[in-house]
Amino acid sequence: MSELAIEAHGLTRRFGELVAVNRLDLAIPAGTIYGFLGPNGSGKSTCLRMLTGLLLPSDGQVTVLGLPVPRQAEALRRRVGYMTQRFSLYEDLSVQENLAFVARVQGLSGRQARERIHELLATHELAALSERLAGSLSGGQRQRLALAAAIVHRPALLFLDEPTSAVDPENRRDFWETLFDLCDTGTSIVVSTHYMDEAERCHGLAILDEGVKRADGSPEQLMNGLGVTVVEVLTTGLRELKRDLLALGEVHSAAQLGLRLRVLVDGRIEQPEHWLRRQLPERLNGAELTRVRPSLEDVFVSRTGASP
Ligand SMILES: Nc1ncnc2c1ncn2[C@@H]1O[C@H](COP(=O)(O)OP(=O)(O)OP(=O)(O)O)[C@@H](O)[C@H]1O
Repeated sequence: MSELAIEAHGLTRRFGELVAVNRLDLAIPAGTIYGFLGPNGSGKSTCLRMLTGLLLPSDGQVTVLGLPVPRQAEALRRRVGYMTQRFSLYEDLSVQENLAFVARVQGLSGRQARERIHELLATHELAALSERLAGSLSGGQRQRLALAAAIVHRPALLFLDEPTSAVDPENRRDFWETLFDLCDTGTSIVVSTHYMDEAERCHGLAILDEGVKRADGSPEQLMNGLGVTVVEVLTTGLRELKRDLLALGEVHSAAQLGLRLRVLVDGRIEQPEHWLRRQLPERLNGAELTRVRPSLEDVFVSRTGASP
């Protein structure tokens, strides 16, 4: 079996009555990008904070990079990087000064820091911005700086909490290219997200909902093991059709996408297009029904009963 970057058994965190993370088991292979996919409040940040050793679990065992956490959280600190949801750098320091500050905190010598910062400015397209105040950067530039700061000390494991919430699709794509480059050099990456396209890029992922892991595996495994068939219906009167479809016990969900309805039908139903026509002959008279490949969003909806 491949080496594990993170192993957790029964990881739990309570805040008073609320169980934010509920008996989570994890086995995350080293050298991969692993995602936590879930809606707001599903426990993603709480989970990441426990895995970094910053937040004490209420229960459960966690080993990160072979170190038991939180007991060895201090030793772990130098080996992990953490990019939080909010921009946590100094807005009134320049790009270069921010990186120099983080390098000092991480214990790099003056020379090591100078060399590393030079390298990071080049690889993260920050060289031309090195004298700019962090507070004056665009969303995408800030994000590149935050990532560079999180990896100043070359961590073996990098945690990213909803890293691309504030950037446009193009910057998001570039950001993911950088993550794959990092992963290729052996860095393990754990990322939380509520974006399907982002989750789909991960090697493995866990779907979290109300603190509980509803499913895990590679995106392909999750999509293939869905247990539903997806049929797209192109017709008129979609609102009424949706209502009637949802009244059928075998229909797990029906979501409108422009002029189409995306319908998840129980996988035990054979020939779901014909079955649907038989259930609602009048509504589906003249409609176009096409079976399509399940997406990660379908997995998410069927596992959690919610929209991301
Ligand atoms: N320090 C805290 N004290 C009390 N409740 C908390 C605390 N931190 C988190 N929670 C609660 O725990 C639950 C999970 O929150 P968490 O931030 O982990 O979710 P999330 O999936 O990261 O959501 P988001 O995407 O909104 O950050 C929420 O109900 C939240 O209100």
